[in-house]
Amino acid sequence: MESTLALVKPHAFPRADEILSAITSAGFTITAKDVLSLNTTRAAAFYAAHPPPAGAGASSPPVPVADLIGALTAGPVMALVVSKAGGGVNDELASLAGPEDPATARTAAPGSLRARFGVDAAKNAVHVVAPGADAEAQVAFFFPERERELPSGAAAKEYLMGSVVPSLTKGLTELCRVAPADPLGWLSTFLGDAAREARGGDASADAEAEAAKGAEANGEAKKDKQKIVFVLGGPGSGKGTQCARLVEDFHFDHFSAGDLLRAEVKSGSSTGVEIDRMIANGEIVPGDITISLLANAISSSTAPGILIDGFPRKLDQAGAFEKDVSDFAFVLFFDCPEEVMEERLLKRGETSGRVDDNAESIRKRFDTFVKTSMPVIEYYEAKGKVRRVDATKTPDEVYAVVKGFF
Ligand SMILES: Nc1ncnc2c1ncn2[C@@H]1O[C@H](COP(=O)(O)OP(=O)(O)OP(=O)(O)O)[C@@H](O)[C@H]1O
Ligand SMILES: O=c1ccn([C@@H]2O[C@H](COP(=O)(O)O)[C@@H](O)[C@H]2O)c(=O)[nH]1
Repeated sequence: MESTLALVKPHAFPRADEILSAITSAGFTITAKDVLSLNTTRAAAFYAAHPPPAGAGASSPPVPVADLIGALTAGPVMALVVSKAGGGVNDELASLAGPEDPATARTAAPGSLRARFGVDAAKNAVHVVAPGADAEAQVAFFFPERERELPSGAAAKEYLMGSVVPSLTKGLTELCRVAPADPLGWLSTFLGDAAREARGGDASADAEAEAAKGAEANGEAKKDKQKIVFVLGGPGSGKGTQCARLVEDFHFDHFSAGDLLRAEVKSGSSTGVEIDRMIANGEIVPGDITISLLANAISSSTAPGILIDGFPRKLDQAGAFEKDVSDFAFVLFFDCPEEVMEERLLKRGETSGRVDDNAESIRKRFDTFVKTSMPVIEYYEAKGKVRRVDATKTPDEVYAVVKGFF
């Protein structure tokens, strides 16, 4: 089914029912309909992106765009997606609309929409897409969310079947099994990983080139030889406490994303004030800020392993880190109920001086953790990359399990 756009102009709006009926009687289907009013800026943007036709088929002399804008902004407009099986929907609808000037239409095509409902060359009842113009773009201007049909040609099918469908099917199957709270974010990370894996087999040169490119662009090198572990868990689950022990025993470097952000606040940088506000509200700071702080920190590390504490807190940040900075070995996840974490944080708040160790911020941090950060853990769990630890036990008991993973 091919589709195009039609607009019932304001002066003809009271007769929209008759116009719709003429369109459907001619064998077209209306597949989307919206009533809207356009201001001058939006109408001007439409005609700037899709100039009225000049040359063959255009009215003579051309209608000033200001008059077209005036006609389109005079009242309600009905926007239609008009569809028909087979090709040529545009030309067929243009023919049903008739010549641009209703005066001409009344003699040359008396049954046409413009002959029947038009007033003059600007108030000519309907806007239709001129032959040869980009119907899809005009439809998208008024219906940006509309789902498009997949191209149906054999070449398109072969391309999709070979390059996309196998990974997409795998991703959708896994998505249904895991049912994460943020399905699109989850799927996008899954597909990013699948693309990297697909390239990985025969593309060590590519990977090296990409790493070199990233290193050149960011002044950072991918940490291919060091074991990088993401340390995740709810606020107060004990990530920092356990990382300190691992550093002592294994001489790893420990980079806490939260600490790096708090240092940025302290440095008095221009973004510091906004970061401080976000931390107090338990919000997640934009990934490019956190990732660049982390990339900078780990670029000078020579330790045998790197613990990245409290990051990634969002799926897209996980994907971006893997793409731009480094792969990682696994996620160490501290599993702890909110009541336990709340008690620990309120106690820590008595001395920590942190803007977010208070009852109100803690509630917001828990909320963000459940909604935004748990999907990261669920995602990597489905891929077998999570090492889960019961974090309710004493620090010694927790550590006994933790060190077994290294
Ligand atoms: N297993 C444990 N049992 C009891 N208290 C603990 C345990 N582990 C850590 N704590 C205490 O709980 C508080 C929070 O611990 P910690 O700072 O390590 O958590 P975190 O996960 O890094 O927190 P955040 O994400 O807020 O930075 C600290 O005061 C710490 O001493
Ligand atoms: O990747 C990250 C890590 C942290 N934040 C913000 O910092 C606070 C505190 O983090 P802790 O790990 O508890 O020290 C967190 O609530 C976020 O607001 C972040 O945005 N991104």
